[in-house]
Amino acid sequence: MSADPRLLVVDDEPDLRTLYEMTLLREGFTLDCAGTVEDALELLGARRYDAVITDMRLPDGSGLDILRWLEQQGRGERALVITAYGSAENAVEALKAGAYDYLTKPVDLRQFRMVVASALGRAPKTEETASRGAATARAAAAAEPGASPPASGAASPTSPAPATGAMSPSASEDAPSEAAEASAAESRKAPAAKPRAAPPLTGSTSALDRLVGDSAPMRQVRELIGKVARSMAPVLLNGESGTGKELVARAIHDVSARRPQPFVAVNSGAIPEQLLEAEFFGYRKGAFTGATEDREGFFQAAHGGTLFLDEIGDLPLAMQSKLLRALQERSVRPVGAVAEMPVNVRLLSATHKDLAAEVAAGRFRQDLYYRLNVIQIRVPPLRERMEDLPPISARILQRIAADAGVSPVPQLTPAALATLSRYSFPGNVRELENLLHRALALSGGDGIELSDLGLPDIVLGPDDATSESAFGALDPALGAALPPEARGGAPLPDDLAAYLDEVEKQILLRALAQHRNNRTAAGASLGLSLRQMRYRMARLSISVGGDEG
Ligand SMILES: Nc1ncnc2c1ncn2[C@@H]1O[C@H](COP(=O)(O)OP(=O)(O)OP(=O)(O)O)[C@@H](O)[C@H]1O
Repeated sequence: MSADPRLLVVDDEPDLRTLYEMTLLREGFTLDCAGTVEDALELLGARRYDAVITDMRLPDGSGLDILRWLEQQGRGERALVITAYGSAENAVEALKAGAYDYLTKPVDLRQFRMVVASALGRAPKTEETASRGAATARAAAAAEPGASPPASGAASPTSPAPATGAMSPSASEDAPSEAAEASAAESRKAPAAKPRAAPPLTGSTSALDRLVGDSAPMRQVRELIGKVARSMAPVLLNGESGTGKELVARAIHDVSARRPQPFVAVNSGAIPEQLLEAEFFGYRKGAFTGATEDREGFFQAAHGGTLFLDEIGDLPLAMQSKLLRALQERSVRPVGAVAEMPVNVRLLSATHKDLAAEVAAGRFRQDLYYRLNVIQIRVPPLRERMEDLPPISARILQRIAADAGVSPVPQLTPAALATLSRYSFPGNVRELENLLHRALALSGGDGIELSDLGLPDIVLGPDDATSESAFGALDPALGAALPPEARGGAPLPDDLAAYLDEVEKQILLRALAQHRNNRTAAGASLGLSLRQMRYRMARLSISVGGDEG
């Protein structure tokens, strides 16, 4: 970008053009203006700009026409679209069409300056926004146990305030340098964040590098990360627990121009309902008993950067409304404050739930779903990309060994890897991490053996089984298949459906192996028709090569 950014403003109303012009000139930009799509395209054909700001409705077309032209021409201008108030459809359409961001009419000039500055990767000149450094320190300092919010009130929490800090201690530097801030951003976490299996690598390794796997689904995820990183469009990450949704969110942040700014990850499902508002939006000193200092919330902490709301499907309806308002207004009101404060935050969210079904069931607001789900990225379960298992395992072992000071890095033996690749990993990559942690602790030498993995017996075939099945003595066919949990005395599974799926899957896989992947023969050996066999294989994501029966 040039030192003196040049902008193109497209609006057919002369008064509005003048207003935008005056605002932007004060910010030190050079401007060109157009009143129609045709004039805009002529100007764009003649020169390049740093950003284009366009109204959605124009006399000879729509702002989307300009977006499409920019896209077709492979142009680098960031586009901001101004839409009619309350027209979420237009905003979503613009973001999908490649707009960097949108603004709604009547345009709030403070917001306008902020959004334009954000598109150009700089701070607004004529306005001070939240002073993050000091506020972040306050946040950590105010995070003392025992603070209590007010007893009642529509906008106030009704019981004890956060018992733990809003962020990890690393967020408490008073005036962090850019580098320190970038690495602090790595580890900022909601208090109630679930314990994670392994800490991230050092701040210098980007999350995209840490996202291992070259399978087709992961290549697609990586491609989407690159695309969505260029805009402010909200992204909803969908996938089972432990698949890497947070890692993908971090990667989007790392690839975007927001990388030097904070990445704040919040586990929405783990925050007590009565504390949500104070945690999200912060509070003012004196807002409730024990609020001895102002404290910023997640939105202020993520100002300029990215806010990642994990388990968004767990937010109660009342909080969903407040979140929607914050997104629409781009400002938040801390508990106990009179005024709203503008926030410049890119929102990413994640869920393992089917949010559309939650909407249908009345548990999730449709308008919020619509706003969050502008772009959806599905992070596939590990069992759908088993070719990624060896490189992911190798990377995890490398990291665990480095943390534990173990050298050389132990490798999985071929037998251990082969057995692991038959497992369906209901807990996905996190389960693999836990398993390898345990295995590394148990293994004595350079190689991790099958016996170090501590896999459930159901994964081990008859050749792998380390102990003889007691059930097998009664009925060899059943005994080979039935795990200890199915017999008396052993601990019960905590998810029966997933457990039975695993049992079924292992049986189908063994039958297929015995019949050289012939589905008809394998099915017949189990008393199933080809149709039934196909159905079960599809349900359990089992695929075998070839098209034969
Ligand atoms: N492709 C991958 N390569 C290497 N490590 C990965 C990969 N995917 C996930 N991980 C690691 O697995 C662990 C779980 O990932 P992450 O927390 O991102 O999952 P999640 O989908 O957000 O889980 P949850 O829904 O339970 O919050 C993390 O330690 C992460 O670094």
